[in-house]
Amino acid sequence: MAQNPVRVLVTGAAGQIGYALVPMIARGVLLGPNQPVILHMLDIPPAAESLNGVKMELVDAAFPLLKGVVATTDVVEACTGVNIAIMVGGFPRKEGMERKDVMSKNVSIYKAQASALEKHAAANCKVLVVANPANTNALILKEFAPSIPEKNISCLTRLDHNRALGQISERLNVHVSEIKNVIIWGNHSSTQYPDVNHATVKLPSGEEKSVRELVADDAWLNGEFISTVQQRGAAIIKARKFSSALSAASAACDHIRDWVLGTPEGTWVSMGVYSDGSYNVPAGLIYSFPVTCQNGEWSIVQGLSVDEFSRKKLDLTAEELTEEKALAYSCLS
Ligand SMILES: NC(=O)C1=CN([C@@H]2O[C@H](COP(=O)(O)OP(=O)(O)OC[C@H]3O[C@@H](n4cnc5c(N)ncnc54)[C@H](O)[C@@H]3O)[C@@H](O)[C@H]2O)C=CC1
Ligand SMILES: O=C([O-])CC(=O)C(=O)O
Repeated sequence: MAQNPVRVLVTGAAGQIGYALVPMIARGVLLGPNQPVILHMLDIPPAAESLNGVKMELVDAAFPLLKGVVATTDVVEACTGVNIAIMVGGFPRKEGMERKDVMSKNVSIYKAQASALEKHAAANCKVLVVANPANTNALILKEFAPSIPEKNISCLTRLDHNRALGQISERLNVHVSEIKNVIIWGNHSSTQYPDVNHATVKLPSGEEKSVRELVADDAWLNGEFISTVQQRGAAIIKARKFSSALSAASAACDHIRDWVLGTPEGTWVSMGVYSDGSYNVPAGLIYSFPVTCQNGEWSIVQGLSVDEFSRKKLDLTAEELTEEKALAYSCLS
C-alpha cells in the first residue's frame, strides 16, 4: 500500500541551503526512496518571487515522490500539519553588527516560529534548527513551544561530524564509510570539540582499529585536526564567498534520516540536543552529544571516557553556550 506523504517544512527555502536541500528531500534523500513527501517552504516577503521560482523548478523536476508543494510567506500556513520542520531561515550577521544585534533578530524570529509550530504543526513534529546561532536558536524555540517535547527539538552539528570524518578519511586515505564514532561536543561554533578518542576505522581485513592508533600523530589530532574542523565553515566562506550550502543540506538530511530511521548498530552520530546533565554538561543547554537513534528517538551515548584534555574542551564550549543563552535571554527582556 502507498505510504501517506510526510509534510516537511523548510524555512528560509529561497536561500542557498534551501535551494540545495529541497531537491534532496523531494528525491528521497531525507526519508528514503519509498516515502512520498509534501514540501512546505517558508521565506519572508522580499524573497517571495524567488521562492516561487524554486517552486516552479520543483514542478519542472517532476520528482516522483513529491506529492505537493506549499510555498508561502505566511508562517501559519507554512507550519500547518508539518511532521518535520527544518529551520534554515534566519537573520545573518551584517557588516557593523554586534553579536547582540544578530542574536536579538534571531531570538524574535525563533520565538514567533516556535509559537506557530506549537499551535499548527502535527503532533510529534520533529524540529531541526540549522540557522545560526543554531544551538541557541533551538533553545529559544524550545522555550517558546513548551508543548513540543524537548526530545523533538534539535540543532545541526552533523555537518561538523561529517567534516571530522572527511578530515580523517583524507589523512588515512580510507573511505569515510569505513570510519565511525567521531564526536562533536558542544556548540556549532569555533569552540566545538571534534573528538576522535572513540573513533575507529574498519580495515580491509574486517578488523576495527582506533583512529588514534592509525593516525599515530597525537600532535596533529590534538591540534591541526581540531582547528581545521572548527574553522571549516570559515574556510568555505573564504573559498566560495558564500557559506557551506550543499554540505549543510546533505548533513541536514543525514540528521533527520538517522533520527527517523535509526542509526546503524554500533554507530553513533552527533546531534545538538537538550542537555540532561550527561557528561557534566550543564542541563538546559542545547549541546552536541554522541547519540544513537531508535524508533524515532535519540539517546545520548553514556559511559564514554573523557580525558583531561577533552574535559577542558567540553567545558569551554559549554561556557560559550551558557553565555549565548544569557545573551539570548537578555534580548527577550
Ligand atoms: N548548523 C550548520 O551546520 C550550518 C548553519 N548555517 C546557517 O544556516 C542559515 C542559512 O544559511 P544560507 O541558506 O546560506 O543563508 P541564506 O541567506 O542564503 O538564506 C537564508 C534564507 O532565510 C530567509 N529568512 C530570513 N528570515 C526569515 C524568517 N524570519 N522566516 C523565514 N525565512 C527567513 C532569507 O530570506 C533567506 O532566503 C544561516 O544562519 C547559516 O549561518 C549554514 C551552514 C551550516
Ligand atoms: O559559518 C557559517 O556562517 C556557516 C556555518 O555555520 C558552517 O559552515 O558551519
